[in-house]
Amino acid sequence: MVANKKQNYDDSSIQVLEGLEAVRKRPGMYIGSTDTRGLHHLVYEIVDNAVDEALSGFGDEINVVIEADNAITVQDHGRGMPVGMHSSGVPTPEVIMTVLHAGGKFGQADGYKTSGGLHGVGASVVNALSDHLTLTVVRDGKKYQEKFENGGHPVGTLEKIGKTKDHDGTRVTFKPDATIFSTIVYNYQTLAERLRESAFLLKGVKITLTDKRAGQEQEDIFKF
Ligand SMILES: Cc1cc(C)cc(-c2cc(NC(=O)[C@H]3COCCO3)[nH]n2)c1
Repeated sequence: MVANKKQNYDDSSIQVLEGLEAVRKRPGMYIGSTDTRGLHHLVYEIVDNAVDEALSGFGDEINVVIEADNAITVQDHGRGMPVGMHSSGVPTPEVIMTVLHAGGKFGQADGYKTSGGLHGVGASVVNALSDHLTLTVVRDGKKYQEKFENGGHPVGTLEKIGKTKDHDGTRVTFKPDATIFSTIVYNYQTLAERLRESAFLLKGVKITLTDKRAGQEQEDIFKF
C-alpha cells in the first residue's frame, strides 16, 4: 500500500502574502504582536540565523549589541552569507533580506525549535519592520555591504566595500520602525535571559550582549 501522499504539495499552495508591504500591513501575523514582545522577537529572529550557522559548525561566537539609539546589531563568526548573484538576478543576500520565504530556515527539519514558538519567519520580516537595516558580510578577506530603508527597500545593491583582516561572518544592524511598534526601547534583562538560554543550548558557543545606551553601558558573556 503506497501511502497516498498528496502530490505536489508545496509552499506555493499556501496563501503567502507577497512582498514586504504585506508584513507591514499585518505584522502580528508574522511576529505575534507589535508591543514589547514583538520588538524583542525581532532580535530572536536574527539571532536564530547566527545560531543556525553555529549549529552547522561555523563560528563559535555570536555578538549582540543594543546600540545607543536602540538599534540592534547581531554578528556571527560563521562563513559569511553567500554574496553571489541569485538566479532571480539580485544578490543572494538581498533575496534573503527581502523575500519572505527565503533563508535557510525553510526545509529545515521540523525538529529544530524556532524562536518564540513562531515558525522562523526569517530576516526579511525583520527588514520589513525596520526603519533601516544594514547587512555586512566578511568573506575571504573581503567586506560587502547592503543597506535597506523604510521597511526593507534596498538602497542601491550589495557593494564590495573593501578588504579586511577581520574574521569571516555576517552582521546585521537594524532599527525597528517606531511607526509600527508601540515601544522601541529594548530591555537588557529580557535579551540577557534569552541569550543565556541560547548559549546553554549551544554548548561551546560564546554569546555576548552589550548595552551601549547612555548611562546603562554594560556587557554580559554567556558560554556553557
Ligand atoms: C546575524 C545573521 C543574520 C542573518 C540574516 C543571516 C546570518 C547568516 C547567514 C549565514 N549563512 C551562511 O553563512 C551560509 C554559508 O554558506 C552556506 C549557507 O549558509 N550565516 N550567517 C547571520
